Amino acid sequence: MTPAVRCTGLRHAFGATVAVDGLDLLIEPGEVFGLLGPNGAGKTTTIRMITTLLPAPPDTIEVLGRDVARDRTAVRRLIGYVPQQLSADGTLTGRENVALFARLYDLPRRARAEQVAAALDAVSLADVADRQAKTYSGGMLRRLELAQALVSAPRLLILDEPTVGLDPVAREGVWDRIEAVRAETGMTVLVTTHAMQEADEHCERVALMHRGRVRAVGSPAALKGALGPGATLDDVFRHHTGDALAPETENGGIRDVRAARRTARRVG
Ligand SMILES: Nc1ncnc2c1ncn2[C@@H]1O[C@H](COP(=O)(O)OP(=O)(O)OP(=O)(O)O)[C@@H](O)[C@H]1O
Repeated sequence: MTPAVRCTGLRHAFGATVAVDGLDLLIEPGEVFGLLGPNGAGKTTTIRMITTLLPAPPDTIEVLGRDVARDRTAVRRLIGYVPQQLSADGTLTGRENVALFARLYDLPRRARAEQVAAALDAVSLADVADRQAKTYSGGMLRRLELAQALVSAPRLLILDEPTVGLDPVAREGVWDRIEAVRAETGMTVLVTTHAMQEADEHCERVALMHRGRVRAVGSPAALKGALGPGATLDDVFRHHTGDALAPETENGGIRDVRAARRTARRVG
């Protein structure tokens, strides 16, 4: 079967900083795959290359059989992307925000209103679709961004830290919707997260990234099992990311709080 994503020897440097350093990754179609790693591991850079937002050399990334460098437009049509940064406009209603993305994806005009309504319904925002997004809670905003990414019926949904800054109930609300759409459409889901418990619960397989490379890959159960009885995914994470964890976690604390506030803040 054609993999949903295949990265081969992927590399990207920002000046002297090597963010991704010979990354190999294979994501099967239809799976929920988690990309885990400490701050600075290279997760976002990898995702930005897969989504075509950063250039990748030919023959290093394939999305559903299409080479990202050679077939950029085709790849963009296959992907839905929820970035870390807020992508909804608070002054527009939920419906207007999703409609904007429907236009951006160039969906046929006749089908647009229906597809926008279906995407809002899929994330349980149909009832509040005509309220301005600035009145939404953090969890509702995240679900709105999910609807924006889903409106084009993507075969691969990519989410960069989708639940950062959300309370447990809102987190579950986001995951519940992702899983419902996945069950209905069979789309592949690629997600980055720092929340190990969430990855354990919701990802069929995870890759642990550290310093630009994949250090371990497998189902949470297999990775925990390999470490010994009673091991948690947190233990697996520590085992594979080792010494760098302490200082980067400290640094990540501030970054995480900032990111959380950005996401959770009501938009004005
Ligand atoms: N635009 C940029 N310019 C320069 N360096 C960058 C840029 N983007 C990322 N980097 C550096 O590349 C490395 C990988 O960053 P990246 O954001 O991909 O990591 P990450 O695993 O997504 O981290 P986080 O969990 O904090 O989002 C880091 O050292 C980072 O400082």
